[in-house]
Amino acid sequence: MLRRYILNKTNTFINYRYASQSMLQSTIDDKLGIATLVMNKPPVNSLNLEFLEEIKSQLTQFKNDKIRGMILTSDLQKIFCAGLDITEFSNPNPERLSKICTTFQDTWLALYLTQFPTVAVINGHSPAGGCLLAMSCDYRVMVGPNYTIGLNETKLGIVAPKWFQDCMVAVIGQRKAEVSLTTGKMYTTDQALQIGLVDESVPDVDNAINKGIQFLNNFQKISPWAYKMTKDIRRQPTVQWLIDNKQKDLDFVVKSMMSPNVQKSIGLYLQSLKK
Ligand SMILES: CCCCCCCC/C=C\CC(=O)SCCNC(=O)CCNC(=O)[C@H](O)C(C)(C)COP(=O)(O)OP(=O)(O)OC[C@H]1O[C@@H](n2cnc3c(N)ncnc32)[C@H](O)[C@@H]1OP(=O)(O)O
Repeated sequence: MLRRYILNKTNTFINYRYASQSMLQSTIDDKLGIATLVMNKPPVNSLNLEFLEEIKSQLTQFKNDKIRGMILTSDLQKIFCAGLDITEFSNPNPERLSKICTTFQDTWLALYLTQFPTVAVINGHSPAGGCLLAMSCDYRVMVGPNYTIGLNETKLGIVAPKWFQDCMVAVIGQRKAEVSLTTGKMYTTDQALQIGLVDESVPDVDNAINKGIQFLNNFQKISPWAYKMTKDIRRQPTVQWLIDNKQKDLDFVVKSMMSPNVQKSIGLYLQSLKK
């Protein structure tokens, strides 16, 4: 639905290539060089192992396609992405849990360090891992006023890994990130705009896509090399810790997820969602 809208709206997506895996649709406008990556995993685009693998593989594909920019959005009503699939954390198989965590680390690195500019069109709620995906893009346009975004991990009784936290610090600064992270605060669109968690707030998805394309058009006159070098210099401190500590990060998450206290919290949180 959204893909069709994008094609009609811009009226320039004539020479486009379209690829659809079941949970992810990608479109490339060959004229503009802009790709759209649309998440479509009902009911809430929760990130399980298979979905993460698809996202990671599509990002690699875009690298080969040499696109000029990318819009990340959702085809679901009211939800951008509900974060990691919590059912994966409830009584997990340690082997699969490790695989999810590693795949998420790699997907994040691929998204955070893309060689092309990226825009998150946040057309619905975006908690936890959904917020991380959005924060990893170069620019965020959020549809308002009724959706929420934030890193709410403490509300589940779990700890957002250092790279989640550092990514938030890079976007909104140390003090605001510390309060947001410790309280697990979810922000409305207007609040998110106010603290700089998103760059623009618009009333509907049509406007959001247009704003995203406008942002990407800024790069028409920017050297891709200068863009990428500048982004790498800015983002290097945030990624370096993860690159140097992947196993340590994984061990901490797996060990804490398996602990009885965390399992109890996750169980209660899942129950509250079902209610
Ligand atoms: C090495 C380290 C790497 C890994 C890092 C691990 C450490 C960090 C850990 C976690 C990060 C996360 O991302 S945890 C996920 C946190 N997400 C949330 O808290 C979102 C919870 N969901 C909601 O708030 C709401 O569902 C919603 C606002 C997203 C949508 O609300 P709505 O009313 O529209 O829909 P429902 O609430 O009725 O939900 C429908 C349906 O979906 C199920 N659901 C929702 N969210 C999730 C989820 N994240 N994972 C799995 N399932 C989810 C919900 O239970 C409903 O199911 P049923 O229809 O069966 O009842």
